[in-house]
Amino acid sequence: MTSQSSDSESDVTSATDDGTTPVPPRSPGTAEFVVVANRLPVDKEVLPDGTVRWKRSPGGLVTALEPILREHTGAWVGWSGIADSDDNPDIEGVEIRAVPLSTQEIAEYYEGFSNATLWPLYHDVIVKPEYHREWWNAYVEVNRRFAEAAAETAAENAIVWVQDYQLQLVPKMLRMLRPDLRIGFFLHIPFPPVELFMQMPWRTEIVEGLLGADLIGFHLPGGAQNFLFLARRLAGQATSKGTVGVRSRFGVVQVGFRSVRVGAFPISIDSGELDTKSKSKEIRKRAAEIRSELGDPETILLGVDRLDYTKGIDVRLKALSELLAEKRIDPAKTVMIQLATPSRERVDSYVRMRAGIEQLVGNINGTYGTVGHPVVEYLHRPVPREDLIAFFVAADVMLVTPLRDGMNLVAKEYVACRSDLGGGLVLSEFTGAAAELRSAYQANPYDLDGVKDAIEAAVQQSPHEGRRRMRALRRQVLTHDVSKWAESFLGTLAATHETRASADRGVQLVAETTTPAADTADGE
Ligand SMILES: Nc1ncnc2c1ncn2[C@@H]1O[C@H](COP(=O)(O)OP(=O)(O)O)[C@@H](O)[C@H]1O
Ligand SMILES: O=P(O)(O)OC[C@H]1O[C@H](O[C@H]2O[C@H](CO)[C@@H](O)[C@H](O)[C@H]2O)[C@H](O)[C@@H](O)[C@@H]1O
Repeated sequence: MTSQSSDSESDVTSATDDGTTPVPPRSPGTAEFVVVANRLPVDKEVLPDGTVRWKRSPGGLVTALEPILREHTGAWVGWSGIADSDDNPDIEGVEIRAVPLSTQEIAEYYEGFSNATLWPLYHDVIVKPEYHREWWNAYVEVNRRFAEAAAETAAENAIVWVQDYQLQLVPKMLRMLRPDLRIGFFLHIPFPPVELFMQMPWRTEIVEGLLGADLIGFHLPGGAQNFLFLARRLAGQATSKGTVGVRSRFGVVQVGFRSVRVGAFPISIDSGELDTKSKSKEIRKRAAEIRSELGDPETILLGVDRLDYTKGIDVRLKALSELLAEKRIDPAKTVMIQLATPSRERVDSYVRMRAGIEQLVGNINGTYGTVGHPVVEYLHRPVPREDLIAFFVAADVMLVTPLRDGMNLVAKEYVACRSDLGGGLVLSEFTGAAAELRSAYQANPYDLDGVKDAIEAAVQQSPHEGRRRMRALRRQVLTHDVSKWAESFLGTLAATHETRASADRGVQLVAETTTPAADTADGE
């Protein structure tokens, strides 16, 4: 597949001639607000006896968006998590529109292009991204189907909010089908530095796909800046010059007659709900039971993650192992719990990583555990939400050590659950959350000695120091919840439309001087 050359004068609404042009709906739908995400909020599971069960989908995107859709009532377009299913689960107040994926599409679009090309490329190439033309073709095809489903679901002039790296072509495709819509796009993972993004054989198509939106949101200003540079360089569009702020000082890309806004909107959680739940008698009781079931250790360390190589689970296990070897942590008084949700289990890098982590757990327990008292308790499964809250309440030190993470909601969830001002948070500098949670014990996950020092400091913190830090963390998390995130994004999206003609008139724009066509490349 050859990249399309860019034309700085043309709007992205112009039709493509590569056979991927989406088919317009016969009539618009009825939903005034539509979320379009790779996954539905619930995953379909077919039990051995044939009965169907729907369970909460993994990951922070669903954690964050589920309360928003309850507030806004509308539709959710997404995939059910298994092959060839167009069943729409019943969720009160939400119109569900399932987009079926075949087994081959799951392999090429989801496991392939989304999670073996884009995911590693956007996460600092921790593993090597793979570039395959057939994966790209499947990505284009599936994005087209999502755009068509959204076009059929949205009412006239509706707001459509497209989510994440799996669907970066949808904004442009949807605009071609339904120019009446207000289209927002939010990227939940980091947007990479220019030097890395330039590896992508289909880099121009991706940038142009995103530019179909009216507003493009990132967690951090850095991601927005990276995108603005690329819009100028690859799509040849004029862009604003100044630095992007947090929920302020939005960037602008001029696409023909349209102004596309670019901003930073750090995502969050329903912190009020977690705060309330974590104070309940039942949760307190369960937290006490957890400590007692573990043999009443002096210190409980906790990790909660999808089993993903970006999360740095190996980093914290290696740090623990060295702290034990150096006798800085006493195995008789310490238990580490690692809860790991299975994730992307058919992708090679995930298979390898799981084996590595389970070996580290085995080594630590083999060396420092005693019969009936392993040092590391490892569960490879999701735990029910109420249990998870009890684990947060019970944990003395929360270990969040990703090598790179868009935000990391787990760090915020831990803080929201600590109304007792107990506990300490060890947090990687390379999470989006680190920009807001300054009072955590922050560490560079590539500096093992630094991680060890941070863990030791959190374990040994005085109650006074712990309360001081937790108070500051909670101020941030409780005042910046997920409603604030959605309001700031959707408010900016609404304003983008209303003020399109006037607001951007005063913005100074700069254009790339080299021809963008020189930047096109062929795949593989
Ligand atoms: N083992 C687990 N059991 C239950 N929920 C989990 C588990 N691991 C992670 N989660 C939940 O999944 C979400 C993860 O979000 P986040 O930290 O942003 O990372 P990601 O979206 O990359 O998985 C959080 O809401 C967290 O509570
Ligand atoms: O759908 P999966 O392939 O099972 O993956 C789960 C989700 O993982 C990613 O979550 C990200 O979103 C979080 C909320 O913004 C953020 O805190 C975290 O840093 C990200 O990794 C992914 O972006 C989602 O699309 C997936 O559904």
